[in-house]
Amino acid sequence: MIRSNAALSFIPADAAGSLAAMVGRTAVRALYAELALHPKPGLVSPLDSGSHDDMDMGTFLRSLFALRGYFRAIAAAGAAGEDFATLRDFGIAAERRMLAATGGINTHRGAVFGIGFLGAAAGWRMRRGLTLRGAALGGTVAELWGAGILAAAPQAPVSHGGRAVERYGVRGARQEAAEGFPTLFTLALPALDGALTDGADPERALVQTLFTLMAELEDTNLLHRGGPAGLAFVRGEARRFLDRGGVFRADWREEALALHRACIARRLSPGGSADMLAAAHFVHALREGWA
Ligand SMILES: CC(C)(COP(=O)(O)OP(=O)(O)OC[C@H]1O[C@@H](n2cnc3c(N)ncnc32)[C@H](O[C@H]2O[C@H](COP(=O)(O)OP(=O)(O)OP(=O)(O)O)[C@@H](O)[C@H]2O)[C@@H]1O)[C@@H](O)C(=O)NCCC(=O)NCCS
Ligand SMILES: Nc1ncnc2[nH]cnc12
Repeated sequence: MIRSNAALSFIPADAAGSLAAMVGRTAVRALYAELALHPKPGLVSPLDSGSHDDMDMGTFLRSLFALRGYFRAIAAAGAAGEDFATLRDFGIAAERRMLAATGGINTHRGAVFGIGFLGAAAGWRMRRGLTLRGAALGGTVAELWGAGILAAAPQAPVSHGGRAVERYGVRGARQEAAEGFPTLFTLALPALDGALTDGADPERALVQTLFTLMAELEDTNLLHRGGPAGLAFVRGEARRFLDRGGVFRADWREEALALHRACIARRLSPGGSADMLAAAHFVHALREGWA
């Protein structure tokens, strides 16, 4: 277990404000846990900035601070049954606050989008006393807001992710969300739950989950930075790490650090996988205290 919200099951279903506040805190904790984790190939951590020369841990902390109220607000909006257009306005305003706090650097766009919808779905389901088990949260996102996600005009006409989707025909962040986050529920959460069940501590379980995502996800951040060759390199190395035993090998940390250095040398950063890792932490923690 990573973090229990043990008090959660005792919160009355109509205490929407408390629920939303708890969902918001769980989201911020998940993003902090992702940031604090090390080693994370190519990514920013407290120890270094990985493959990024325009941001560090402080940039991410400023971003997190600016986003605190957002996750609570979007959970409340979800609980109240707000429609796609309203949720999107919350997301766009949050993105603006993030960019103002970081001086224009994109730290958490994927998380504002993905954990935003998952938080809204959590609010919606908890308010109605529904389970968070299995892929229930993803199903709610797809059912209530999937069509809106696909139909909406892109927020930025030319984004790094949008360009990668168009150029390489991959599924990007929007497709993933519209389909109910299949990669999160069929890959990341089983990896996290499995590693914890097999005896890994939270740090190793999160690293195992990150490498599982890196081995599979069509990460548009890797495509943007390294093209298909960059994506294939990271996927292949992550797969080899897992096939050799992953974090259950004695020398797992040295191996993960070797890939961190290799990613820095190639300027590669699996930002989409980092967002999915935070989303997995978020859903796992929410489920710990809810039926
Ligand atoms: C729908 C939007 C989120 C826009 O998405 P779009 O597809 O147009 O692309 P991006 O602007 O690139 O943003 C998508 C972010 O999603 C993450 N991601 C990547 N691959 C996947 C994937 N396969 N599945 C899920 N998620 C994925 C990724 O986030 C991480 O990368 C960030 C860094 O990215 P970037 O700035 O491009 O790259 P750098 O290397 O830093 O650039 P340079 O140094 O070269 O300059 C990092 O921060 C992670 O977060 C993608 O960035 C959206 O814009 C939108 O519609 N938003 C408004 C509405 C909203 O949020 N609604 C939610 C309400 S609930
Ligand atoms: N720790 C991190 N480093 C770089 N990009 C990211 N996107 C989300 N988390 C990240």
